[in-house]
Amino acid sequence: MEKLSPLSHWPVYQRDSLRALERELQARSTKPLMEQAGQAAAQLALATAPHARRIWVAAGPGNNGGDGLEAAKHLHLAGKEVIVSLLLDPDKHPADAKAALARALQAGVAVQNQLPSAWLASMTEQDLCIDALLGIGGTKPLNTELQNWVNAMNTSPAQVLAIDIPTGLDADSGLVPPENLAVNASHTLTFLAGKPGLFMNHGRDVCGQIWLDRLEGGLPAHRTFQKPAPQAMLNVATTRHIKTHASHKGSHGDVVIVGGALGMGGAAVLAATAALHAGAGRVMVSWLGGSANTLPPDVMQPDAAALELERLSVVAGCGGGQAIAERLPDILQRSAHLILDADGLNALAADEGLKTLLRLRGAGKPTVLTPHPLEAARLLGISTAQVQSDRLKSAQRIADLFSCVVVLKGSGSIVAAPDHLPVINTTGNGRLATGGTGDVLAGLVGARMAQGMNAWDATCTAVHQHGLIADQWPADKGLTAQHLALQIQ
Ligand SMILES: NC(=O)C1=CN([C@@H]2O[C@H](COP(=O)(O)OP(=O)(O)OC[C@H]3O[C@@H](n4cnc5c(N)ncnc54)[C@H](OP(=O)(O)O)[C@@H]3O)[C@@H](O)[C@H]2O)[C@@H](O)CC1
Ligand SMILES: Nc1ncnc2c1ncn2[C@@H]1O[C@H](COP(=O)(O)OP(=O)(O)O)[C@@H](O)[C@H]1O
Ligand SMILES: [K+]
Repeated sequence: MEKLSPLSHWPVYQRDSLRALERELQARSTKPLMEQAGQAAAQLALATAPHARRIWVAAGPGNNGGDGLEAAKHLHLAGKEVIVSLLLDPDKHPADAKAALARALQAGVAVQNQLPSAWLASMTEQDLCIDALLGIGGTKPLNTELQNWVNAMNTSPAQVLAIDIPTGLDADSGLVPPENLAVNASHTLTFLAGKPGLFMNHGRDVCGQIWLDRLEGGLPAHRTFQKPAPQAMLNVATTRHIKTHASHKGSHGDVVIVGGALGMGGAAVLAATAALHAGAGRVMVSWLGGSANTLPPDVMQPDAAALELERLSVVAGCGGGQAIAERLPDILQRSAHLILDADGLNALAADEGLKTLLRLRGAGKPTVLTPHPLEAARLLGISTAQVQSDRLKSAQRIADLFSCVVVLKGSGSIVAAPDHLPVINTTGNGRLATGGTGDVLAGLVGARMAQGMNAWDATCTAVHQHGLIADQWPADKGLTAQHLALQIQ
């Protein structure tokens, strides 16, 4: 069993491919997957709630419920006071879950078909609820009974361990549909591989600490098999830029921020500060009509005409306003590396000519686009809700459309590029949802590219580091974009 950490390089599968993986693994496993899953859930329950006296297992009508029944058997045999509430539809009960029910009953587990309300009311924080209602089969709005059971878990003082995914959360999108509510878990033990929904949108709020058991314990020793391809991997930082002794400022690349329209100078300052602290050799701001009182003294402010774009990493659009549109044709045609952010993306979305120039840049002049969901929606001509309902696909579509590396920002940032398996970033948290943190990210990507990383590695590394700084932020200190930029190394 593995605990999710910033170093977890897990594969991520959507529902359909997960079912294919499950079939392949089940066919090769000497031990039924459900038995392994139940055992792992019981093991984690005992480890995370060691003092639990009472354990309530809410089991649903499918195989997720079967996992819960298996876990209940082990916990009962370990001496815990266990009650299973089973939402059973006898006509649909899958064979594996039926067998798990028979084993649980034979072991003496108390199984009933309703909420043990009085018993639940006497639970304490040390006790445990196990959510085995719905797993990846949960695709419809919760019926009233399911909602009541989810409510009982969410209002209990006991910890909640969700099996596979918290009930109510969509495994593919990470959304909780408006008509649903979701289990609010302290821990989620997921099986076989990651599911996109655990790592994005509401997933980050309802999963608690995520664990993975690949259920490979029953594979014969030394036997590997060709697994179906995942839809994504979790992002891990690839490399770190290290300044060697035998280097000078020219060795670490030059970044220019083209941004800061009148009244929006702060965005350019934030991007420049980030690039500077990330260790770029020289950092410049080329203003778009604005200015700043507080630009760090180490940042240069050259004339636009003097910029040698052909050898620069250009971060364009931070606080760019309308003015960025006029500068973009030149930037798109000449800049060595380009990071297009904010108003630069809005200008692109509105102008077919700019889109053509972007496509013409080709692989020799790498480009990174850093849209948040609304900017992504403008680029694709769809709604923000449509972007959020399939973040992996949305990021990939933009990447393919413009032959660029793309970061679709937000909870669970996605990095996508043509001919690359997308990655989902797991560092970062809601404290980043404050003005200017996107400008900091753009400056950081610019610095990494200036330092010689390719666009993909630069972007993955920057997104990971940006989020990690936020995750390590002191709990008692507010996170501001400026202070975030100052923390970059
Ligand atoms: N098979 C294996 O080898 C392994 C499987 N594993 C486990 O199985 C899980 C997937 O199991 P699953 O496919 O049976 O789906 P699951 O999530 O239990 O739900 C389906 C049931 O719920 C019902 N239902 C859905 N929504 C509903 C609603 N709103 N309101 C009411 N009912 C609703 C749905 O009804 P239906 O849609 O058919 O009408 C159906 O009866 C997976 O997440 C993992 O935990 C692991 O042990 C690894 C090995
Ligand atoms: N809830 C969240 N969880 C993780 N990261 C977040 C969250 N909200 C915002 N972020 C991150 O913060 C940054 C915000 O960027 P952006 O929306 O462009 O803001 P701004 O334009 O104000 O700089 C992005 O890197 C984004 O991924
Ligand atoms: K569940």
